[in-house]
Amino acid sequence: MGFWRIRHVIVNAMLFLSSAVSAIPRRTFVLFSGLRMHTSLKRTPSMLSVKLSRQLCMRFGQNKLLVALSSNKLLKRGRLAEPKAGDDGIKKGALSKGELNSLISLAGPDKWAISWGIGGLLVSSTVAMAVPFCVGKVIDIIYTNPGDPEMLQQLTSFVRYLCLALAVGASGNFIRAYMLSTAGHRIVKRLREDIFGSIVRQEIAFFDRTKTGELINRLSTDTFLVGQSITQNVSDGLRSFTSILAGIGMMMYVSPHLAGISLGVVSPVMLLGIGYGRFVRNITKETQDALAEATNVAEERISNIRTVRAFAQEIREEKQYEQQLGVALKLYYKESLYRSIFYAFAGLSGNGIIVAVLYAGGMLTSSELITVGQLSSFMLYAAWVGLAIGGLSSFYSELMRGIGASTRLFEIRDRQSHIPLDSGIIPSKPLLGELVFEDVNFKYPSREHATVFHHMSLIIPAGSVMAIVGSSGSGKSTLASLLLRFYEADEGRIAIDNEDVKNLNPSWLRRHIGVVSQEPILFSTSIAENIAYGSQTPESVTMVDIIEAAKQANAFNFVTGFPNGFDTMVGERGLMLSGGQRQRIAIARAIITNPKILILDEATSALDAESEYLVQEALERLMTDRTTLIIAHRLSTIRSADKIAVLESGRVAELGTYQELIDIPDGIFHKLVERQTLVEKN
Ligand SMILES: Nc1ncnc2c1ncn2[C@@H]1O[C@H](COP(=O)(O)OP(=O)(O)OP(=O)(O)O)[C@@H](O)[C@H]1O
Repeated sequence: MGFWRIRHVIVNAMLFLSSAVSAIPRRTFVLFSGLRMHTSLKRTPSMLSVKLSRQLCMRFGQNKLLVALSSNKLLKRGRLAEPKAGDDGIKKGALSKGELNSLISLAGPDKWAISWGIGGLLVSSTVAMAVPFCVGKVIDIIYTNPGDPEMLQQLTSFVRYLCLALAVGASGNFIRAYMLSTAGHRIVKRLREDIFGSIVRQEIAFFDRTKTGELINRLSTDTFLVGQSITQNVSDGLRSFTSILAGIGMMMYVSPHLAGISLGVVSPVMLLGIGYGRFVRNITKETQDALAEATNVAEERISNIRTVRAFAQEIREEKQYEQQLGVALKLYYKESLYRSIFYAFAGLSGNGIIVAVLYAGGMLTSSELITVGQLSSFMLYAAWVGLAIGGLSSFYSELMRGIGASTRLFEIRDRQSHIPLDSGIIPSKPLLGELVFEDVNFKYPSREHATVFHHMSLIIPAGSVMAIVGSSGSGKSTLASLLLRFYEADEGRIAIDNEDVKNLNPSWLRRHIGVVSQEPILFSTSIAENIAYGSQTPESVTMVDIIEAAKQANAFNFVTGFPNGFDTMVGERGLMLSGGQRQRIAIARAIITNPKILILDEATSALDAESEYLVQEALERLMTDRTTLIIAHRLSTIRSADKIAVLESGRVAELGTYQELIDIPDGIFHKLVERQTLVEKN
């Protein structure tokens, strides 16, 4: 009889295990495939991430333009904290209270959806937990009075209730999955908005130090990991946790003796799980950094594919990317190794419980201390708890992975810009445009040992045209950057209408300075949208304004010559237009801005004679009644400037009209012109 009963217990256990196997393939895939990246790609809707990444590359690659044009939409968010110098953001050890609070606060706006999800989870877990108990009851009903008609009736009504309970459990599962998954997507969206909002508000020096690819990786991969860890993983973890608690409770209820044996096997696995979770958290930061480096290489090379092609460096770039991915892969190997050891151990312990329970349970059953039904229930609970422990440790490591990703994310989100966009005064008087540089000293923050300006002084009267010349590297573009307050002067004063730019609202300041550069960058949208981008409120710019600006910029004729006119898409960075066409669109964009101060950075030096004529004519129209700073290389183009300032050794070495300067024998300007004339003749 004893053997007969044990045989049935084994059959029941095998039945349960085969039904549980459906949960295994996904886990095994995740565990042993090794590449987390693979998983992320599988989970993220790929087209969406590709689109998002493209947009981000465009925006970050053109951060100077963004800051210069200071679109209002980008000025909404704040709350930035002082950056920590030298901190690599990788904190080892346990989860800090601040990190935990930040994670919880992310979920705050979705608390109701998450509460519903947890409610659904509790319902489905309760039902799931009742199943083994019911199975035990059914077995006992069958074995107590086999063939009895009353037993059949009892069995039918029992199964009916069980089906009802299972339907309720399925509904709970649906609510849990739907609510938590949608809440997760909303959290990722909010997080991405916050991070992007914070990034575009950072000072330009931040972009000098931080690579675009790294920022894109943070925005696309890290945000996804964090969103997952506080919704899906928390949901899985909670389910495992409630299963373990309820399972252990039921095991105690069914057989305290067998429960004691099982828990003796479980405890070391749980301790191992905690240590493993910490390891995963630290290694995640390292792998994310390695991935960010690889993304950076890919982003830079793909966006400069023309240069790569021109130098026939495709194979070398391929190798470099491969090398960067190799670094990430090594870390994944390390993680996979520890992961596999952990799961092998956890699996062995789970099976160990089953064997121990089978053996001890068999003994108890043959001594008739417990029934076959009770042993079956216990077996199912034990297997259930074993699986849940596996789930809990997986949850813990996934949570730690999310926290690892969140550390750097929060650092970017909370970073305080050194030049906050929403500080400073907005003058009430109309701007005249007088510019004063007084005893300015400046070094780039990323190159502390190289002085660019040393007691540099220059006055540019309102409405005048000042050309800035000097040898390469003398600081012409830097002068414009300081005026735009891309960087802060170390000492001295830069004033507009006698007001120090440090006191002015940076966005207001930049809205009053128009920039047309040698290589103007356009966004990959239509010509009309690119022109309207110059306005503070691009959506309110009418087609009439756009056409008028295009006419003034000598762009109307070529734009209307395109089949789609102003709706023509300009391609990434405007590369589907010629250099001269891009210049004229950029001029139209500056006209829409209607700035009081203009910076023309080598605006005509890359053009042929015909384009130069059209651009020059448009520029002259644009310069009327505005203070203009021309950063010039080709000295012949600045004859008509009111004054020319010659930069050398970090200061203005010569100042005067073209004629005055050319008349200084042995003067710097005189020599520059002589040298250039010689080059042009040759
Ligand atoms: N973002 C930066 N970070 C660090 N150093 C910089 C940065 N931009 C420019 N520099 C350095 O500052 C100095 C002045 O550069 P700037 O671009 O102002 O010269 P420029 O006169 O405009 O040169 P060019 O005529 O060749 O364009 C150079 O030595 C340059 O290497």
